[in-house]
Amino acid sequence: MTRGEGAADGRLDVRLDGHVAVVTLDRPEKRNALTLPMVAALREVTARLQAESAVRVVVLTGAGDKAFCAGGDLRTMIPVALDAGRDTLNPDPTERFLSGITKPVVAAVRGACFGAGLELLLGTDLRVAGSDARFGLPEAALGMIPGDGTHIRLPQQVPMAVAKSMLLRGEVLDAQRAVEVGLVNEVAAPEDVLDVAMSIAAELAAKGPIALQTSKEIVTRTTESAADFALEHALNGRVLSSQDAREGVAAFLEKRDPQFRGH
Ligand SMILES: CCCCCCCCCCCCC/C=C/C(=O)SCCNC(=O)CCNC(=O)[C@H](O)C(C)(C)COP(=O)(O)OP(=O)(O)OC[C@H]1O[C@@H](n2cnc3c(N)ncnc32)[C@H](O)[C@@H]1OP(=O)(O)O
Repeated sequence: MTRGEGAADGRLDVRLDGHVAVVTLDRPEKRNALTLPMVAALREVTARLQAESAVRVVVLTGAGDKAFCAGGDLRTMIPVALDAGRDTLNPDPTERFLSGITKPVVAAVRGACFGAGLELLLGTDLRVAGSDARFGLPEAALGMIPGDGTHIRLPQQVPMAVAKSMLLRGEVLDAQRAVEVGLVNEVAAPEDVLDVAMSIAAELAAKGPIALQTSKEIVTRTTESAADFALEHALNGRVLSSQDAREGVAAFLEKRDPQFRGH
């Protein structure tokens, strides 16, 4: 059964399949770029799925075949963060994507996984990528930095040299490279990605739910410090208040190269 978690400019669809909940970012015409209502819906949906005892595993994917998620919406969400400050995106400086759920989350990635889309991916536990998948952090080219724990989670999940190249150079990993560096668990034909993710989810759903959630919680609590996330959030304020961040977004929207001035 599909229930649209309402948001006029973008939706999450939630479909229950036995003990597995499938959450789909449903804005394919904008490559599933995240709007503020989608982020709010994501918070609400993950909290609800965490509370629903029938749900043992979550599969997270993007609608369409072009993108898992193209990041924060540069027309709506990011300007809000620039104008009203980062707290409008996540008032809790220690919050990061999917931090509210201890049940296993399996990502099914087709096409582009960029910016906040990669931030979201880093909050998942197991990942299946289509051979067409690409992973990148274009923020620096926009005069911005990723948030929501990326600076803590990415170096923990890929070698530091790769993390720095993605953060500083904006290196884009294709699916094969992503599996080589450990960002994703396996690559599948694009049309098979969701089926493979569902098969992994079914395997997890047959294991002891308390055991799985406890193992995941131990890994999270021994590797993700609230102080580190708060530091990232605080320093991001320096970037979001810069003129360069405004210039980067304007250049994207005007389809031109940005002229950064260092302030
Ligand atoms: C629940 C708790 C959460 C806690 C915290 C929440 C915080 C929320 C997140 C905060 C994030 C802050 C830091 C992150 C910043 C970013 O993510 S910045 C954005 C980074 N992403 C990009 O730069 C990607 C830009 N897009 C592209 O490179 C390409 O579109 C693509 C993804 C490679 C797809 O290419 P293609 O298939 O050729 O499609 P296009 O023609 O380019 O695009 C189709 C339409 O989609 C629109 N679109 C694409 N990406 C975005 C976007 N990021 N924002 C807005 N719109 C986007 C594109 O403009 C096209 O639209 P139309 O022109 O109207 O057709």
